[in-house]
Amino acid sequence: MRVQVGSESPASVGLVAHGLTKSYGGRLAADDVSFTVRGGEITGFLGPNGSGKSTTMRMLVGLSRPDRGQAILDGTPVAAYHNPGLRLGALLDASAVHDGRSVRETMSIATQTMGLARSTGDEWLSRVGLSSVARRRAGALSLGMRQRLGLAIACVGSPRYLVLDEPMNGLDTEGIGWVKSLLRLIADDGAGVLISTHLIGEIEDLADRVVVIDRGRVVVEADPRALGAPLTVVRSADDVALVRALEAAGCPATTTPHGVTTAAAPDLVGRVALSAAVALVELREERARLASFVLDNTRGEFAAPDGLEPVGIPSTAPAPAPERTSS
Ligand SMILES: Nc1ncnc2c1ncn2[C@@H]1O[C@H](COP(=O)(O)OP(=O)(O)OP(=O)(O)O)[C@@H](O)[C@H]1O
Repeated sequence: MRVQVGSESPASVGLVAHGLTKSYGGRLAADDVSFTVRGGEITGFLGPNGSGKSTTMRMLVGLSRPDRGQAILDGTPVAAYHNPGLRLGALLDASAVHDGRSVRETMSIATQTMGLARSTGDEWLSRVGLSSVARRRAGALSLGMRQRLGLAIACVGSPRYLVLDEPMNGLDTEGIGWVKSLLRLIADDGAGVLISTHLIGEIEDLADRVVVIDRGRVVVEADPRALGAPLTVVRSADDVALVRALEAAGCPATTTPHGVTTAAAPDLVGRVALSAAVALVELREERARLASFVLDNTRGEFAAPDGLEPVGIPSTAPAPAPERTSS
């Protein structure tokens, strides 16, 4: 069953996956995958390992030919574009750079191919924090630095759409926050961004829409905000007394094996507990609402550390890209 929440009418413009289907050795890796990446939005493409995200993305950017279906970019098949980098930027595999070329040479080739000034490439290297390693061989870069280089190359043509396969891989928390703030800026500027991940927590506070794929099929397409507000989860020295106090304060609460959950905000819960003289052991906002929804609709094999807990990423991203000088 495919679950749709929020608006789902096909867009007249957008990057459209239209019935994309591909099998390898008789096994369907992508099965009739359809969704639209809209300008000005970040679409999170979520799925367990091996669910078909990369297969779909390769078809979407024209790197792999679908058995059936089509990738359509603003009304024209992607395959028909001669220089799609100016409309469609992609980062599919950060390790797919020539190890022997320097960072700057790698960028130069990209800008030449797209007919852009070399200085535009230099600006992007600076923007992603790689200016100081511009002479370094790409082969000597860390995975995180390669991701930055790949991101810069994907963005250098100021494309209308960006397709990014697991761009947070290899980045530290600061780097992830920076990528998220960059993508937000790019989307706010009008571009459509598709970003895949198998880590729900990486995109739940970033994506305007999520498309969840499982065993090659889209199972959920939703606006994450339509999935409900976050819950507060609290553990205390006396959960029974806490629930009683919360309910007396007009905050319905439920006791679960993981503690007490309530829709009331954490600070209110804290104040109620204080006035009821109940000592708190733990108080947190449960950011797993999307996770539970997704897990309910898939095989539940997401790489989350404890089944439901998304990886914690600060919601406010740091501004500048830090320069990394060591690999
Ligand atoms: N070139 C290929 N040859 C054979 N099988 C492939 C190929 N590419 C992908 N597959 C298979 O297709 C299925 C989907 O793989 P895909 O890489 O698209 O998933 P994914 O969701 O991107 O996974 P991950 O998060 O692990 O990268 C898997 O069973 C995979 O083994």
